[in-house]
Amino acid sequence: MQLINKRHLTFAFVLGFMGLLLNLMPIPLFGNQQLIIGNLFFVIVAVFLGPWYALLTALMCASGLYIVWDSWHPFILFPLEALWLGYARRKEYYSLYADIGYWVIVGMPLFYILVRFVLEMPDSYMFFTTLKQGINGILYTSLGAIIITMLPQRLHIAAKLKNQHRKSFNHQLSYTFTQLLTLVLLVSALIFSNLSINHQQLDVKRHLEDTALHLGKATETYLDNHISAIDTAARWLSFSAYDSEQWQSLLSKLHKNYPDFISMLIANEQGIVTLSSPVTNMQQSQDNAAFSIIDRHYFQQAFFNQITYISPVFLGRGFGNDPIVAISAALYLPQSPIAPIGIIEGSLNLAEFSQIYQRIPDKTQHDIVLVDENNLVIYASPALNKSPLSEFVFSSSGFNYKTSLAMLNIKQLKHKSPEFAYAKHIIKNGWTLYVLTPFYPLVMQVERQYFTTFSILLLSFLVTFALIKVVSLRLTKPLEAIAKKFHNWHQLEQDDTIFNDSTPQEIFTLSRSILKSKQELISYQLELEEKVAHRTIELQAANTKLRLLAEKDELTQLYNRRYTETHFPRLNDMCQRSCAAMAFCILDIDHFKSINDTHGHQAGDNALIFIADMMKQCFKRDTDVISRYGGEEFLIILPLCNPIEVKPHLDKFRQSVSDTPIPIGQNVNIHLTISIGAVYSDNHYHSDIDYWFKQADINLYQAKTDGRDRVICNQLTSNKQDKQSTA
Ligand SMILES: Nc1nc2c(ncn2[C@@H]2O[C@H](COP(=O)(O)OP(=O)(O)OP(=O)(O)O)[C@@H](O)[C@H]2O)c(=O)[nH]1
Repeated sequence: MQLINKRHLTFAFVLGFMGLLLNLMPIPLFGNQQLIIGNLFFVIVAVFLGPWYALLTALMCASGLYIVWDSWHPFILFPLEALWLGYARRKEYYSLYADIGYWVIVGMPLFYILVRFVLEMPDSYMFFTTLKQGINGILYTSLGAIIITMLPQRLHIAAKLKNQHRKSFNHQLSYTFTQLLTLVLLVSALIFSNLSINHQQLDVKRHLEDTALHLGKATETYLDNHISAIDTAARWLSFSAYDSEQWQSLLSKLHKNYPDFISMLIANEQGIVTLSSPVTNMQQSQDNAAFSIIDRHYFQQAFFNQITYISPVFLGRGFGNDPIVAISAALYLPQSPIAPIGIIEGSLNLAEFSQIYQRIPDKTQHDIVLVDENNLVIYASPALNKSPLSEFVFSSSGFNYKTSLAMLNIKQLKHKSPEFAYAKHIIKNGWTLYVLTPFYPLVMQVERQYFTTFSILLLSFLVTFALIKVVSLRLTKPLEAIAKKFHNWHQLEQDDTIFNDSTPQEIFTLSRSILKSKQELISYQLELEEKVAHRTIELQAANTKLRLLAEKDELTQLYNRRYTETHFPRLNDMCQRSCAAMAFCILDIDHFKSINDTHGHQAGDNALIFIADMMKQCFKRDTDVISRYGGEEFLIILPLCNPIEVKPHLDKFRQSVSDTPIPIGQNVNIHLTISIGAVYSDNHYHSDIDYWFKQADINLYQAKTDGRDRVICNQLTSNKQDKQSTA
């Protein structure tokens, strides 16, 4: 047996190559989920050529996925699937049903184990990815199965599909519907899920961007308010001459109006803090006799560059060690608005930025991070656990994901799976506000959506499958019934559970046509039977006639020579078995020629008929055989006879012929004589008629020679010399 068929190997190889190419171009679904179609080629090979060729094709298809996914798990999952399908096909299971079995029993559990224990994939994705894998498998198998169904029969490689059991119409119809249904439902479910997921993601993106913009603006307004408070206070103080008490009172009032400043101060041109709010701050720092802020940015920017300045975040000093953002502006003398005499500064309490966070309607789903121009955290929502002044470290993620969302990781920076989707807003002083939403709930949402969609799909599949069964049975049951009950047609005709109003028109018409044909066939059969019976009678009559013609002499209606010769051995055997005597006699009409010559041939015939009738009357036992042996010569064979009575009986007959006037024409009677040569035996038999004939003929000759009208009869012996004449 040839193990590898070159043609089959080429077929498997070419399809494998096509699968490899198609698998290099997976269709992106949500996130990093992709739909693969190339595997349909090993489904085709499994159905046509069985498991081992399918294994080759599957390995090639898996190579394409290995290149795209950079993971070796396709080399386990899909070759196994190909072997499963190939063996299932050998057992004559439909490939789609077999594949559903594979993914439920082997594929999905195996994939789960691989993902859980071998591959790096976050737990949150497992259920979703596993489900998707199974659905994908069923999708490409149904696609492959449909292609096989649609391929013209001549393209099927028949060699491997030999000895398949014929599937019922019902099964075939159900399977074809199921293939179509599975494909259509899966594709439409995937398309609609994806459209809806994309829509949802756009919503999420828009919402994030809106929130970032809104919160960014709020932050800007918040800062602007405080900047303008410092700015206004600086101008206002610059218009009034320095008066320590008055300024302190003004500073305290201002602080009261802007409680988000953790502290406020006024410093002179040497950077020495002269006034503060709360005043207690100054009293607490009395020990630091000359508390100087000359080295601080906020002093230098406001005093030397004479701008209203907002600082990055930094650790406060002097009045406490809180991380703060300082807002400062220069102070002038009323008469000299060019040369500053000091600064006014307010330190914003970073905790107050939580007010911004409070504005988010859904805090469980959103977090914010506000960083300064140095990427140091000013404020982060509590769940993120980022302390102010710490650097905001994150990594961008989800590069392979099909999504319009920007994504980043904060906790596991090297992980491929994204932790957050985000939008950011850059505030005009160089700060950045990030609005984050965890990615996992989005996955969960998609997972729920997929689960709901496919549950509905499964339900509709089951309902439709049941419907298909009903429709298919409605079509096939009458056909089955027609086929099964063809012989009991009348029973079928009355069976309105099979043929009722729901029976399709074509099948109903077919059933009526078959019924009509059947009735015509029956009547034709009856007619034929009648004709045959008639012909049989005619034939039997003809046969009888033929047999009689073959056995009887036409003129005398005695048996002819052929019959006598054929049946003689049987008569001989019968006598030999019972050791009974048999007599063999030749009867010849004397001078018959002269009758012909004198009265005509017809007269001769009449004489022959008359003599024959006399013979019939005389030798009438069932076992006696009288035949016309030729011309005017007759044979009389008398089995089971009494040897003593043979000659007297023959003599009696001879005498009666001699005494009887024989009518040979109208009013013409003549007298005839006969001569008989006979032999009998009760201990010596011979199945050859010629032997008997010869012995009897000798006696006939003797009778003729001795003057005719006599009987010469003797016992038959093997030796002619032993003969005892009884004449
Ligand atoms: N009418 C008629 N004559 C027949 C038939 N068959 C034979 N014959 C005649 O029977 C005659 C027999 O004549 P032969 O054999 O010379 O014998 P025979 O005249 O009877 O004389 P012997 O036998 O010596 O007494 C012939 O003339 C035949 O033509 C037949 O069927 N019908």
